[in-house]
Amino acid sequence: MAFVSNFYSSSSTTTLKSDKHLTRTTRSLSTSTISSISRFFHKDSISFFPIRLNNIKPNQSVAKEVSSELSKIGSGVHLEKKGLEKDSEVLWQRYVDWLYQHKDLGLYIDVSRVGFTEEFCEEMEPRFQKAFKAMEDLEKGAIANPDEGRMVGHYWLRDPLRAPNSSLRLKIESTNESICKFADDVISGKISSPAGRFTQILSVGIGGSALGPQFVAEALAPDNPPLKIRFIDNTDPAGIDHQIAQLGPELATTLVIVISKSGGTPETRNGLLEVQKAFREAGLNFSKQGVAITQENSLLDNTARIERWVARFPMFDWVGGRTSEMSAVGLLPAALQGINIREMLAGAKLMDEANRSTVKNNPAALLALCWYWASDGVGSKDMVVLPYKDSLLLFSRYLQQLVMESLGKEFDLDGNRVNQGLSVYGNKGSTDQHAYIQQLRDGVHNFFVTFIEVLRDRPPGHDWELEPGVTCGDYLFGMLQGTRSALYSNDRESITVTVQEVTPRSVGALIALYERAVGIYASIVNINAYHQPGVEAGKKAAGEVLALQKRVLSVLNAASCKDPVEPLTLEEVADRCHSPEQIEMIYKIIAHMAANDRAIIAEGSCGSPRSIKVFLGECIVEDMYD
Ligand SMILES: O=P(O)(O)OC[C@H]1O[C@H](O)[C@H](O)[C@@H](O)[C@@H]1O
Repeated sequence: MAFVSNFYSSSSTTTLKSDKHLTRTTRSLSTSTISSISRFFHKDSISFFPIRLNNIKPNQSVAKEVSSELSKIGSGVHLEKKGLEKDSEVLWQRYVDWLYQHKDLGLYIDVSRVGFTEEFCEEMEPRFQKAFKAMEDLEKGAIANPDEGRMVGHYWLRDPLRAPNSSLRLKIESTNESICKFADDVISGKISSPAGRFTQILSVGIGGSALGPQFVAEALAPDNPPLKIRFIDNTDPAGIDHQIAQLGPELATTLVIVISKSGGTPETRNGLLEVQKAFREAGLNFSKQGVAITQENSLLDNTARIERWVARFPMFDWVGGRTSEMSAVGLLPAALQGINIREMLAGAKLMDEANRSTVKNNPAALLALCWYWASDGVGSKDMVVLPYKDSLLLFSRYLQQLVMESLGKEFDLDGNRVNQGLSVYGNKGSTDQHAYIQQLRDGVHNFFVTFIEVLRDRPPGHDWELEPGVTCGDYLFGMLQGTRSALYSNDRESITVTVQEVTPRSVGALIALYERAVGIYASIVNINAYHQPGVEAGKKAAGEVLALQKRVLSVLNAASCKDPVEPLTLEEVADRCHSPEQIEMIYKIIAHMAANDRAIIAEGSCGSPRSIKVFLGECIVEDMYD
C-alpha cells in the first residue's frame, strides 16, 4: 500500500504520461516493486506499450496485490490513457515488429494488442526452450503422455516421414491411401448400398470423434457435396430420432460411419444401437451400410469385423481423440464430402514446419506466449474465439475440447496440485456483437479475444457494392476492426489470426496451429496435455446411477407383482435397495421414469418428494433387472 501511495505522490499527479515517465518516477523504487507496478499498470490499467525496465519478472501474486491495493484507493486515482496519436504510432511499430506471416499459407498473426513486454519474452525464453525440446522429443516418439504410457503422434499423420519407425509410417500412408480410394469408390458408385449410390453420411461419435468432422464439414463442405453429412453426437433419444427422421427414405442410401477410438463409449454405442434399430424397422441390412473407425480389436472393431460391415479404418493408439482430425476420423468424412484432404494435410504439415522455429517466428509459440501473458499462466482469463466468417462457426467449439481437455488439469507433471486450464468460448462475428460483446467491452474483464479474420469475402466475380464503395464483406471487415479497436481502447487484449480464404489448406493449418500451441503451452506450464483423467469421474458416476436404477426397478417390480400391487414410498424403495443414503438419486430416477411412463405415481406428486408412492405399470414375472 505504502509504495503505491508513494508512487503516486512522487509523480505529483495521478496521470501517467509515458513509459519514460513511469521509468523516471520509479527509479528510486526496489526492483521487485518496479516489476510489480510496471506489470500491473502496463497490463491492466494504462496501455500495452512495451516498458523497458530491467529485471521485470512476471509476478502474479504481487501484481494482484497491487491491483487490489489500487482498487482500495478507488476513485482517488484516475489514470489517463495515452493520447490516441501517440498510441497509434507506437502501436503501429509494435504491429510491424511482431507481425507473423506465413507466406505459403497466406496466414498472419497479429499479437500487437497483447501487452507482453520484451522483458517478459526474455523471462519466458527458458520455458520455451524446454517446451521446444519436449516437442522435439515428442515428434521423435518419446512417451509424451506418461500417465497413459503413450507416444503422441498426431504430427506424423501429415508428415509420415517423421514417424519414429517405418512400420508406423507405412500404417499412416496405407490408411491415407485406403481412405482416398474408399471415398473415390463411394462417390463414383463403385461401392454402393443395396438401394443404390450412397447419398448421405450419418456420423455417430462424440467428443474428439465428432467435433473435428463437424467443424470441417461446416467450414469446407461444398454447397452440393457428393454425400451430405449428419451427426449423432449424443445419447439424446429425441436428437437421434430427429436425425433419422430427417434422413427419411434416404436411410436406404446412408453410409453410417461409427467413430470411436476406444470403441466402447456409451453415447456412441447407444447411437449405433438406435440407428441399427431404425435400419431393422426400415427392413434394411445395417452391415451393408456401416463403416467403423476405431482402434484395432476394440469392441466396435470386432463387431464390425464379425458383422462384415462395408469397411473398417484404424485409429491409432498414439493419436488422441481431440487431435485426430488428420486421422481417418476427420479425413474419411471429409473425403466423402468432396473435400481435398491432401490439401488439409499439406496445410497442417506446412504449419508444423513453421512451428519448429524460435518464438518470434513460431506462430504456435506466439499464441502460447500470448495465452500465458493474458491469463497469467494460470487461466485467469478466458479465451474468446471470434471467427468473422460463418463457415468457421464451429471452430471455437472444436477448440473448446482441444484446449480445455488438454489444459484443464488438476496436477502438474511433478504431482503438484495446480488446477490449470484455459476456458474457451465464442461463436462468430459479427453475430456475437449483438449478443455478449457489450459485456466484453464494458463489463467484467475476465477474457482476451482471438479474432479469426478471413480476407477473401466471397469467391471472385460475385461481389457487388450494396452502397457506393462498400460491399457486404466490407461491413464484416469493419465490424471486426471496430470491435478490435473498441476492446483495445478499454484495455481488452486481443490476438488476430488472418487467413486469405477458408480452404482445406488454411483449415488444416489452423488445426495444426492450435494443436501445437496447446502442446507448447502445456509444456510451459508443466502439465500433461494428452490425458483426460477428469472425464472418467463423470462416466463412472453415470455407470453407478444406471446400476442403482436397475436395483430400483427390481425392487419396484417385486412390489408391483404383488396382489394387490404395493405402491412404495421413496424411503421404502431406498431401504429395499439397501441404499438409504441414495434417496435423492432414487427420487430422481423415479421422477425420470414417471415422466417417461415407465413408473406410475400412485399417490402424491414429484413436486413434494416425501408424498410419493410409486409402482410399475406392469409386473415382469422373471425379474430381468437383477
Ligand atoms: O473416440 P472415443 O473413444 O469414443 O472417445 C470420445 C471422447 O471420449 C471422452 O470423452 C474423451 O474425454 C474424449 O477425449 C474423447 O474424444
